[in-house]
Amino acid sequence: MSVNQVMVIGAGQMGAGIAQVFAQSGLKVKLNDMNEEALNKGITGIEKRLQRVVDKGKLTADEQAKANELLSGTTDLNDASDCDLVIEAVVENMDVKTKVFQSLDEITPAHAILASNTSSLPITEIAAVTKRPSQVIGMHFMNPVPVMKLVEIIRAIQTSDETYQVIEEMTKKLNKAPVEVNDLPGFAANRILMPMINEAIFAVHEGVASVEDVDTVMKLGMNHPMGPLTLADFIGLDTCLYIMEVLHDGFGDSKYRPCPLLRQYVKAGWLGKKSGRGFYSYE
Ligand SMILES: CC(=O)CC(=O)SCCNC(=O)CCNC(=O)[C@H](O)C(C)(C)COP(=O)(O)OP(=O)(O)OC[C@H]1O[C@@H](n2cnc3c(N)ncnc32)[C@H](O)[C@@H]1OP(=O)(O)O
Ligand SMILES: NC(=O)C1=CN([C@@H]2O[C@H](COP(=O)(O)OP(=O)(O)OC[C@H]3O[C@@H](n4cnc5c(N)ncnc54)[C@H](OP(=O)(O)O)[C@@H]3O)[C@@H](O)[C@H]2O)C=CC1
Repeated sequence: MSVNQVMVIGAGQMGAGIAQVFAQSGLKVKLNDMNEEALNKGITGIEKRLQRVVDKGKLTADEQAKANELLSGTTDLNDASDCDLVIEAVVENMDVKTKVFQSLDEITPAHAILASNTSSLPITEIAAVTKRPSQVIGMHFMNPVPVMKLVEIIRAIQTSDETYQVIEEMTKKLNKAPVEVNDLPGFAANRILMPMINEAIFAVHEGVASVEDVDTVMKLGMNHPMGPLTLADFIGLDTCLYIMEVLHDGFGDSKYRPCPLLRQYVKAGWLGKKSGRGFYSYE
């Protein structure tokens, strides 16, 4: 199957990054968000980032113009009717995601592949709400999408080999490295990363060290590019909490219990960089 037209649903930090990478790789991509303000913010962000890449001499003005031409925005999900591949990147919530997949199943052509960028939710359950479960797959990009090389490709129990092959080839075309994983809670990336972040929050909660010092330990002691609390703010504390809940519910093991301080921050609306405050302030 050849992929000519792509749609990305959700113009937040991940959706906008994914749409940018598709356009930069020469593919026609529509970015969709039901919220017009979020859509405009996503498109403006992509344009600014492309300009920065040109300023650094890593993209020519012609390539920039081509990428801008290949990218369009829409608030109407019905515009997925001519898409060969749709990647969903809306909020990490099963009810919201399944509603989007049910609508896409009605709107898109029968051959279209429906992928989710979910961080942790079961692809098997998402696939089951569609009439094309063999064409549903996880395509998990890392943040920031234009920089990070990895894409976890998650096979639902129903995913066909053909669907997997199309997504693996597409990942390589985007100049990313695919890793195949099975559909267990948190997949590989977040099963390993998120308990580390949660433990860093417990260390602060229990008074082991300050936010800054926990980050310094991991940056200077383990050579991590960002401390775990800076990274949590960058990912979004709501997303971190959703992922911990999926791990906790999915494995039924108390080692995955979300730290009460993480819950409190999310309840306060302190979601990290995107809301202006998390473990740090971003005024
Ligand atoms: C939650 C999940 O489901 C899965 C996940 O995604 S978990 C999160 C995974 N991501 C990480 O762990 C990120 C860890 N952090 C890092 O790797 C680095 O701190 C970083 C790449 C984000 C920034 O690197 P840095 O060296 O501190 O900063 P900086 O020099 O400004 O940036 C390096 C490059 O990244 C680019 N960059 C930084 N932030 C960016 C962004 N948000 N969008 C696009 N590009 C970005 C910069 O433009 C720069 O590009 P050049 O090399 O072409 O100049
Ligand atoms: N943050 C990260 O580091 C990573 C996140 N992910 C996953 O990517 C997905 C998105 O995360 P992220 O980009 O961080 O989240 P954001 O909160 O930045 O963006 C989500 C966007 O989706 C929009 N949206 C919500 N519901 C719908 C809908 N029904 N139709 C269209 N748009 C909708 C939101 O609009 P509004 O704001 O108006 O609600 C918002 O613009 C999640 O599943 C997350 O787990 C994967 C890898 C890394």
